[in-house]
Amino acid sequence: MRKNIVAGNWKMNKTLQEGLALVDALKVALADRDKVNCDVVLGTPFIHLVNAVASIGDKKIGVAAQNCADKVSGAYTGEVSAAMIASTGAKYVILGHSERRTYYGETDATLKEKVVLALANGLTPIFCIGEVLEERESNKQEVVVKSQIENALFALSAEDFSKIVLAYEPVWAIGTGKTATSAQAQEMHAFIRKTIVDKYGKEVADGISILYGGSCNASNAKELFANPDVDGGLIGGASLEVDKFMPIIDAF
Ligand SMILES: O=C(CO)COP(=O)(O)O
Repeated sequence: MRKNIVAGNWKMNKTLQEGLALVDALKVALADRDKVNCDVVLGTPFIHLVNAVASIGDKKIGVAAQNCADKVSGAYTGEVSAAMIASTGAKYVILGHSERRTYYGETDATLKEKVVLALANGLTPIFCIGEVLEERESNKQEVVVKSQIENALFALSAEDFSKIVLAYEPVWAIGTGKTATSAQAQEMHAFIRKTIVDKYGKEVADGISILYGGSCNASNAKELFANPDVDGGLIGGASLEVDKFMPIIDAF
């Protein structure tokens, strides 16, 4: 059965020292809980990965990179490969975030390469999809999201597709304080799952965790996560402080 996951995406925030202090604070807070009903993942900047993994040790917190190269290795100045990320002990990589698509020109074609390399190196891609405001206003959200999934992921075998975590992040909800309503989230998540059923069948679709992202916080997480097709969250701003992140984990 699919897992519930609460993943933080720190984006370009936190110096190394600030990041490790946050990891420490989260470890303490999680140790305080009798039971945590979801997997917790921290998407840190590249330079934090080694130390974050070492600090977490055998604790049940996963570490994610926020991007990887679309090439195996070689003369690509400034890039970080999936193999390098895996060598740090990180287990996840966030791919296809709308900020990478918008500001760094990532396309479905490059993302398709990144997903293959991430999987080949044993990383779990947390693959982001979602429509911009104009697309929502012209009722194109389903067409957009379906084509993002088809173009980047549907060449995968069912076995490989089963290893992916999806994150539905309506771009108009990211960092805006304007969350999708619980009904809008469920509607899109159900649509995404149906799209997977049509391609890979019900068993694969039922096993895929689909996270919601976009202004998810302590006050709306419980309602969002109560939906049958919402399996957790990809959290930006509210993952940067332990007092804001823990209530989202506790929402499960
Ligand atoms: O982009 C996001 C997570 O990847 C969501 O960001 P916010 O939670 O800050 O809206």
